[in-house]
Amino acid sequence: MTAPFVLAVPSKGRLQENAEAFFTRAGLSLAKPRGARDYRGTIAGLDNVEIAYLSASEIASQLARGMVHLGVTGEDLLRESIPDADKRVLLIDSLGFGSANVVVAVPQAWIDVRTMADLDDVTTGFRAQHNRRMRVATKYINLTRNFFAAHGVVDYRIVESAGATEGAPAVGTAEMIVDITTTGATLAANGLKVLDDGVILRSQANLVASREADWSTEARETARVILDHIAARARASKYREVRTRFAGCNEALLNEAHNRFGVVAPFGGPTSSGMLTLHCPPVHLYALGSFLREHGADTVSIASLDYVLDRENPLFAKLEAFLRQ
Ligand SMILES: Nc1ncnc2c1ncn2[C@@H]1O[C@H](COP(=O)(O)OP(=O)(O)OP(=O)(O)O)[C@@H](O)[C@H]1O
Ligand SMILES: O=P(O)(O)OC[C@H]1O[C@H](OP(=O)(O)OP(=O)(O)O)[C@H](O)[C@@H]1O
Ligand SMILES: [Mg+2]
Repeated sequence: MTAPFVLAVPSKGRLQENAEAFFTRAGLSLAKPRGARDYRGTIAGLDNVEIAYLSASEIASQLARGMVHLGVTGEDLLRESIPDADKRVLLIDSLGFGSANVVVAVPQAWIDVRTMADLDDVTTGFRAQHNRRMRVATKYINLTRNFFAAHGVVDYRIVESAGATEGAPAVGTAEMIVDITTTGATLAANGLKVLDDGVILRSQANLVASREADWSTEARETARVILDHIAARARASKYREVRTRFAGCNEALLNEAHNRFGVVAPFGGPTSSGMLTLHCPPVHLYALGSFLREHGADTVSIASLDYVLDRENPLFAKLEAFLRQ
């Protein structure tokens, strides 16, 4: 038997529900044959795929080590835990959930400190005055080092934090923090503010491939099938299907619809009986419907699309290019 293809999916935390919903929408239904506490699962219809249910941070490290082929995890965890991330993993696609920023935050009481340049002055002054360096509490050690270095800030030291990082300044274990935030509620509740140029990374959940995984011919074929499902769903959700019939539809009109409304004609121009099928981005539907009626259509129907299978699969093409490098 050939080695299984391993897809890593968050088992808990903020990404779990969204990740499972994402695969379900793509027509890939994940199952846990041995019950909810089972950390190995399957995908209906894809016999050689094993689902590994892991924490988001574990997924990042397993991708780095090639223990899983594909996985869903936060970009923050990849950038923090994998040196040279872009060589070792491929961020195939961002998934539109798990959005959060990694930020530099200082006490709101520091009214004169608004930017990283201000922070540079303050850290230097602090060291001269107190004969010790300011402390930054964080679990994002590498992101912090790189970002501070890029801004020329050197007079600080990192205090590694395992949780409740925002509390560190108030309890006196650090002067400032680097942490992840979405709504900003936790920062505000702890009397902290984000520096104006203090956003280190805008993160979200990504579908990620590992370079080091065993990319046998079978594994590539499995990836192609999985990515085909995902691409078909992504392509479908960007458009609605617009159908109509009217005499006098021509190339010029279709070009105008394309330029004004972002419309594509997946099956070419009208059929011999004048039937026309278009794909249109949701925001332009009404305007397109009006345009078609002005040009002679009596009726325009609009329907949502579940899947659009194209010959080209941009996601798999990206993976193949990455593995060739
Ligand atoms: N407001 C947020 N706070 C923290 N993480 C967020 C937030 N919004 C999205 N995320 C994303 O979710 C990822 C995992 O966070 P979460 O706290 O759910 O994981 P976890 O299961 O607790 O993992 P671990 O036990 O390794 O911390 C983060 O690294 C980040 O990419
Ligand atoms: O900006 P906000 O919307 O307030 O969210 C930010 C908070 O959420 C996360 O903690 P989480 O709830 O994941 O707990 P954890 O630190 O135990 O993972 C993160 O570490 C922040 O503390
Ligand atoms: Mg967490």
